[in-house]
Amino acid sequence: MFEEDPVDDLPAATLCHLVDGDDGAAGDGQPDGDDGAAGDGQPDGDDGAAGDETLLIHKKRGVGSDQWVGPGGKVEPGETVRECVVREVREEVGIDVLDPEKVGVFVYRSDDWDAVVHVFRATEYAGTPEETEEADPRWFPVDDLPLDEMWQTDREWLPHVLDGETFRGRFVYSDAEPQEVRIETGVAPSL
Ligand SMILES: Nc1ncnc2c1[nH]c(=O)n2[C@H]1C[C@H](O)[C@@H](COP(=O)(O)OP(=O)(O)OP(=O)(O)O)O1
Repeated sequence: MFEEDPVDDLPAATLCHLVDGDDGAAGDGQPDGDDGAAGDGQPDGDDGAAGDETLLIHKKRGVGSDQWVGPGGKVEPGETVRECVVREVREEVGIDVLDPEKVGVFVYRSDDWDAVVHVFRATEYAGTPEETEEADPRWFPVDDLPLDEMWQTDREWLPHVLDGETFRGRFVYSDAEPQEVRIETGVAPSL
């Protein structure tokens, strides 16, 4: 999968996909949103009809800005990828993810930025997502994601991650369009 990539030399980055189940608990003692609509800053889930929701951010700056993405960012020197994802989620939306589990990894090559991106899934968190300088958070039903406003390749792997599957991928972009896309699901997300 990554034979042609200098994976040891590429910068590392993280993404977090937080999934809230249908028990209304949200893991933090916070009440759920009461109007059934995504976008109230709280996960829905009281009736289970809409199924799980996931937290995305409308990214205000940096790689992937103006798109809906998972919170995350670049790994800092001396930091583990797990420490990075916890820090980035806190910085971008003001919550602490409590159980991040690495479920995927992909190599991203583009005209101006290459990276190994480590993808985490989490279900427990503390706090309430808030807008920051970097991000505007919103809960979306997992079966109604804003796919037209996401990375094209997110459309390929995110449903698997939200479903609890693992994956590895390699995505080559040029002029913001994917030129090469490889994905394997159900494999260990090592690297
Ligand atoms: N192809 C693709 N799909 C989905 N997400 C990403 C990619 N390529 C990527 O690089 N990314 C993600 C991985 C990271 O979460 C971000 C890039 O980091 P960025 O947000 O720019 O880093 P920060 O550390 O938060 O920002 P600065 O401090 O450098 O401004 O994109």
